Amino acid sequence: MAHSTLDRIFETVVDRNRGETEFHQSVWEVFESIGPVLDRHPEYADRKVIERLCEPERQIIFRVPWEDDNGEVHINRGFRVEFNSALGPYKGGLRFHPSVYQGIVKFLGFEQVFKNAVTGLPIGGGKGGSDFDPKGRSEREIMRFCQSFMTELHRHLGEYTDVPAGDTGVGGREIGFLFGQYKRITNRYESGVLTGKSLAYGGAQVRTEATGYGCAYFVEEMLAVRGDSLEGKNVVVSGSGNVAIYAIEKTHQLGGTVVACSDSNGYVHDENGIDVELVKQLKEVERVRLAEYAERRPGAKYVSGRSVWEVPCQVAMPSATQNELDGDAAAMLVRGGCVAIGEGANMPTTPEGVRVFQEAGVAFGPGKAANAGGVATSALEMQQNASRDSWGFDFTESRLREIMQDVHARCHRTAEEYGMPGNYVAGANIHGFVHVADAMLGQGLI
Ligand SMILES: NC(=O)C1=CN([C@@H]2O[C@H](COP(=O)(O)OP(=O)(O)OC[C@H]3O[C@@H](n4cnc5c(N)ncnc54)[C@H](O)[C@@H]3O)[C@@H](O)[C@H]2O)C=CC1
Ligand SMILES: O=C(O)CCC(=O)C(=O)O
Repeated sequence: MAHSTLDRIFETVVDRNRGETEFHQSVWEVFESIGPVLDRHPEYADRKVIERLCEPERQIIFRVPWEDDNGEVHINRGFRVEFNSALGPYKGGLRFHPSVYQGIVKFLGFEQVFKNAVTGLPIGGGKGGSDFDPKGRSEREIMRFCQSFMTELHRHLGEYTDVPAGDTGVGGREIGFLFGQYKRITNRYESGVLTGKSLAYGGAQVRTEATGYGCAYFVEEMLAVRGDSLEGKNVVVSGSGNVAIYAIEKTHQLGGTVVACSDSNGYVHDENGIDVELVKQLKEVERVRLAEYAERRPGAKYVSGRSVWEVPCQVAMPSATQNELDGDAAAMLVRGGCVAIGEGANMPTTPEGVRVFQEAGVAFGPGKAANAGGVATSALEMQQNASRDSWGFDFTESRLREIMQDVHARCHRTAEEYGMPGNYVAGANIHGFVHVADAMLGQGLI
């Protein structure tokens, strides 16, 4: 019964959201997990909780006009999808990348609803962004764009309403410009309206590091269940942005060696272990291409135009973008001896890739669980802002570690409870779904 209900709802979702393929993919991935829940809890289907969950509470699309350094006018499109507020204010990042359109924002928002539920913290799910390409833009152009973006978006935000943060193309610098404009327009010093702020004005320790650190912690937990650890393992991390950098840093602290990382043009292979301070210098300070790494680091090579997944490793952390690891790449990793995957990015593995890993018995940590440390630490930032407090690094990091241990335990326990031991995809989807569905049922027909 549950399966035919889900098939029918899925057809409607595809029909109502035509062309939004990433959104369809993320919805189907959840539907593949929740059949057994509907068998146990017919009330969710009776009250159409699934149909309601697939329809965002609010979707905002707006024009973002801005002027470049030569005085030329550009018009981008801005998005915010306020997906679900059953557990708290909409919470989720903003992505600035030319590929952004409604389908990407919706898939990210949908993922965020479940991820945020799995953290156990009081945050709903949302996501936003723009098709603006920050690559090659001057700092003043970025600032003008952020100011124009916030000039429209501000009316939808608030610490009790909707609290954005960063994502691809949006880091501390952009959050600063957005926060400044929000404050100027509203005449309110509302610290909790954005997270990922600088430590100089209301930011939280560890937020910068949190997603990558959390991903490494999650992998460590999955390995511990199998009597194993990161100690002595060769690791490959895709990407070289915020998530990748701090996944590399924490992996090294936990005794693993990251031998490769990438950008959209190719990858760096460094058998002695990636020098994370050099990657930080290139990506966070100089904002130059990763190919520079091989110019400055003896023994390292940059391989252009090829996939980082061809580098053999025991652990992989895809931390760049959606659908970057397909079935062939997964098979290659399995053949190379890979035993664990931690998804630092959102939906980086294709459905075929996930199947390959699961059939091979690889410990597979989906993004909804493995990269939840970022948004969880954003919730800690909100907590500090609300209480006008500021915690130290070590305390915040220990909270992050506890949260990731709890996320792992919830997913692991739920998968066992539903007869799918070791299946973290099912564990995360089911736990997240039940948590949000119960909150929605309790709040009436909303
Ligand atoms: N920043 C955060 O706190 C969180 C980010 N994520 C996800 O992690 C992923 C990365 O985000 P950030 O590190 O924040 O972004 P970022 O903008 O700092 O870095 C993105 C990285 O991915 C690389 N990249 C982009 N497209 C690529 C492609 N087609 N092939 C290879 N590399 C590519 C870029 O070169 C860059 O190194 C995204 O999927 C994001 O949604 C998930 C949870 C939280
Ligand atoms: O910290 C946040 O609010 C957002 C993090 C995020 O965008 C994500 O978890 O994908």
